[in-house]
Amino acid sequence: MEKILFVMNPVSGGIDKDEAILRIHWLAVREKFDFKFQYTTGVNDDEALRHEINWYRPDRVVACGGDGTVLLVARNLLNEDTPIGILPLGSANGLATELAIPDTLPEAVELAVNGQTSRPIDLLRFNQKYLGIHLGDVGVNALIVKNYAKSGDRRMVGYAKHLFRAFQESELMRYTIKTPEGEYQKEGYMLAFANARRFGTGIYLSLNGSMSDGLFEICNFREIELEELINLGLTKFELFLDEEMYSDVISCKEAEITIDRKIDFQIDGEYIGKVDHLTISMIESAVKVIVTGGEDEE
Ligand SMILES: Nc1ncnc2c1ncn2[C@@H]1O[C@H](COP(=O)(O)OP(=O)(O)OP(=O)(O)O)[C@@H](O)[C@H]1O
Repeated sequence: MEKILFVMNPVSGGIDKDEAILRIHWLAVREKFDFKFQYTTGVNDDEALRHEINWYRPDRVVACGGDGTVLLVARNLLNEDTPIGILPLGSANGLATELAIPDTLPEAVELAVNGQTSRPIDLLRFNQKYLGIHLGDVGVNALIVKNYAKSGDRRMVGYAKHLFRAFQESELMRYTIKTPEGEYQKEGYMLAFANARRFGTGIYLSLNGSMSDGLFEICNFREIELEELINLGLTKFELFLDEEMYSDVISCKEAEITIDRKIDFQIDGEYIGKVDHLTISMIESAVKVIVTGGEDEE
């Protein structure tokens, strides 16, 4: 009998998880699989999950939450064959959107439980220490993430509330980007490191890029672009922006960033702290994520 471990973040997105839990129980009866729930607590979740994986030996692990919960599962299944399912139950679910995971609960549970197609996904590694699966950035967005986390309001509207404040507080940064291809001097209000093309809000930050190409995109946000982004972001979250906005993007396998001062840094919605130096590299095909069958990469 197949064993499925559901890693459930009870607080993600401010969403009640009862319906998801009921549906999983109901599917388990219908499909006859064995399952366990592992509830995250926000403290020592890595240790608890590693212990559960070693003990239960699941055939698949389903991350039920936002990007942070997917990353928790991913970093504990690094270079393993065990496929990861995603139940998008976070505030924005940028990664699930990027991977075209269905956004209705019945379909998403069905895919996570029964999906047979998995796709290799690269992970980002920052300063040899922190892993990321979707998006890391320094600057104004990280400041929003910091304030948002402090406020305890986990809904999208909570995120939006912090946009203007962070924008007013943020200052122009100057940075040097070194990649194997060259060295660039830039300035802007934010520098994003993207394994994918969209923010958690659904807003595109680069038009190229894939989560399985061994490359990541460095996107520099200059003032005018940022203002536009924020204005548009406040009116509607699912947007496709003008291609012109993405001219300042570098694709690379590794990079070293030096900033003129210490700036807020976040990875996948987790505030890390202030940094003035970053090394970034990729772990290619680090994990397998269950996606809708027969779909080619966009
Ligand atoms: N029981 C809990 N109580 C408080 N915080 C928790 C708990 N479980 C997990 N967390 C925290 O939740 C964060 C991860 O949240 P996650 O990214 O899954 O959802 P989200 O932030 O609502 O969604 P999104 O990433 O889509 O914006 C981590 O910071 C983790 O420490």
